[in-house]
Amino acid sequence: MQITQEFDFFVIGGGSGGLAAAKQAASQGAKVGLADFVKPSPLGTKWGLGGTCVNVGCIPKKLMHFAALAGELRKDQVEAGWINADIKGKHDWNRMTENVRSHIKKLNFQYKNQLNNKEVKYYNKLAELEKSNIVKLIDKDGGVEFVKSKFILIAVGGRPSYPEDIPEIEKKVITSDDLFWLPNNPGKTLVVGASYVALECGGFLNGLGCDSSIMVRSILLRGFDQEIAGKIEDYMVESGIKFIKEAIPINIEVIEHNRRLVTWKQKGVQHSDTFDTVLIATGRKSDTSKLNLERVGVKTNKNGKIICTIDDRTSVANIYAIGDCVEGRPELTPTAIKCGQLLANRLFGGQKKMMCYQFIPTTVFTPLEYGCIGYSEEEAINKFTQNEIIIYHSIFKPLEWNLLESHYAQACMIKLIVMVSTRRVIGLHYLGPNAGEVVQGYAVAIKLGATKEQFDATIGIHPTCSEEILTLTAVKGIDNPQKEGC
Ligand SMILES: Cc1cc2nc3c(=O)[nH]c(=O)nc-3n(C[C@H](O)[C@H](O)[C@H](O)COP(=O)(O)OP(=O)(O)OC[C@H]3O[C@@H](n4cnc5c(N)ncnc54)[C@H](O)[C@@H]3O)c2cc1C
Ligand SMILES: NC(=O)c1ccc[n+]([C@@H]2O[C@H](COP(=O)([O-])OP(=O)(O)OC[C@H]3O[C@@H](n4cnc5c(N)ncnc54)[C@H](O)[C@@H]3O)[C@@H](O)[C@H]2O)c1
Repeated sequence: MQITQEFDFFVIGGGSGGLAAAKQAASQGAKVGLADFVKPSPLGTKWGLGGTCVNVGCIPKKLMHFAALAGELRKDQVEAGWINADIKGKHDWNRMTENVRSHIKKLNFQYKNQLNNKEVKYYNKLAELEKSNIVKLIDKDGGVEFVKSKFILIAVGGRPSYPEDIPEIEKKVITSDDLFWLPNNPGKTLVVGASYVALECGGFLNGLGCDSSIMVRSILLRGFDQEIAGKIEDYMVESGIKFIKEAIPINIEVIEHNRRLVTWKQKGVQHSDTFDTVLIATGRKSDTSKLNLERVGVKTNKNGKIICTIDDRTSVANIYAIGDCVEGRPELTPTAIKCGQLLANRLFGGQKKMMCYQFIPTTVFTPLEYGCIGYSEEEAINKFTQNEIIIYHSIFKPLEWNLLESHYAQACMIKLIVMVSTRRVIGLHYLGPNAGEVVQGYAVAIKLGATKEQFDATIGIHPTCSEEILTLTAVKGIDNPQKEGC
């Protein structure tokens, strides 16, 4: 075996985590190599450097979410007095996806440049572990080379998983790996799943004019605040989305005109309907099966996720792992990035700082957005007792909506969860416009341990949705305000 290059740090996977780690390690003076290779989805979709977030995740999702909200704005413009705004417009899927793709291609190019500028050697090759310090790199034509590295980082992310039991399901459905690259509007769509991907995609497809149904096996947004999940469902139903609840697909058949006949079981009863597209959004599995992990001794759990210590070490001393491929980590871009940067600083910058997984904010980009940080009401009651926490909330209507006919009054909500003993705010939930923008600021306060009194001592910005946080009522638990200070 001939070694073509030797590195201090070799990164497998050029997504959010891998790129961040590689660039940071190079900034600290390490000699760094990175391999990123995209295996096409079953429908053949393939993309460039940047991983899930850039190519088939956060970026195209947010742009399409925006496109859907922009359509809603067309209706709102009429009530706001715009003349001719009501001219019925049809949405041009091709134009949107062309613009989305062109932005993604720019990002792919920028990432390549950034690696180049940092002198990170980039291999557009599939990597697998040959030994604990040797990586085998395979190019698209099957050419092979071997590189050696003192430290290896696995940051291979994940790919969509499919429900078992439906024969040849991959050939009959699409996943989020395909949706953002579809050449044509998907038409009448059945989305299977009930978490981030299902609700976000079902939401924007409806907003873009597709007849959209969401099939839910049990509950919406497991692990999130369930009162808010219920309000998200209400809002989506109000917007025209159909929910098929307590149901699972049992057969999918491609019939004439390329339509899909879907049969499902709902509370023991069999139903069927035809759809143009079935989007499977039932979770993701980590992309570790072809890395030869077992051979070099890297341990995984039964779902293929790599088992790591808190400082990102795998069961092999010089091999580390971060991001979506690691067991028990939040599958979010900013956590993968932060993890990668901190790891590089520890390995090459003489630093000790570890990733902190407490109080990570997140937003679900449903038609009415939901941002949160900290405990849900259910988690707080589970961890503490009902007597140890107080729940405050406000149900509100954004001022702007008073100009419009189309939105209903009870849709938006802010909820705070406060510890009785310390008055610390341990959970914040916001359902309303621009949730990500609103919650990001509050996340700083919560991370710093702010109390309810410190929230209350802050003056509101009027008129905003965010100021609703200052008009909350205690709905569960006994309110016991402390003296307000500055
Ligand atoms: C539809 C969707 C929307 C999302 N929206 C958001 C959002 O709004 N906000 C948010 O924070 N998160 C979002 N996420 C999650 C986010 O995209 C991921 O958490 C993040 O991309 C994980 O980064 P990563 O570095 O772990 O892996 P990835 O970004 O998946 O990168 C892994 C890379 O490794 C490559 N690779 C795999 N195996 C090999 C190999 N053997 N050799 C070489 N290369 C290999 C892959 O092709 C890929 O390019 C979304 C995810 C999806 C699916
Ligand atoms: N806005 C964001 O930050 C964002 C957006 C999208 C994805 N993500 C990340 O990506 C990860 C993956 O998201 P996801 O929504 O694909 O997966 P998920 O694992 O969060 O949810 C999977 C959903 O599919 C359902 N399900 C699972 N198996 C099923 C089956 N056989 N039949 C019917 N339903 C089934 C589950 O009940 C659940 O509702 C998330 O954990 C999240 O961290 C983040």
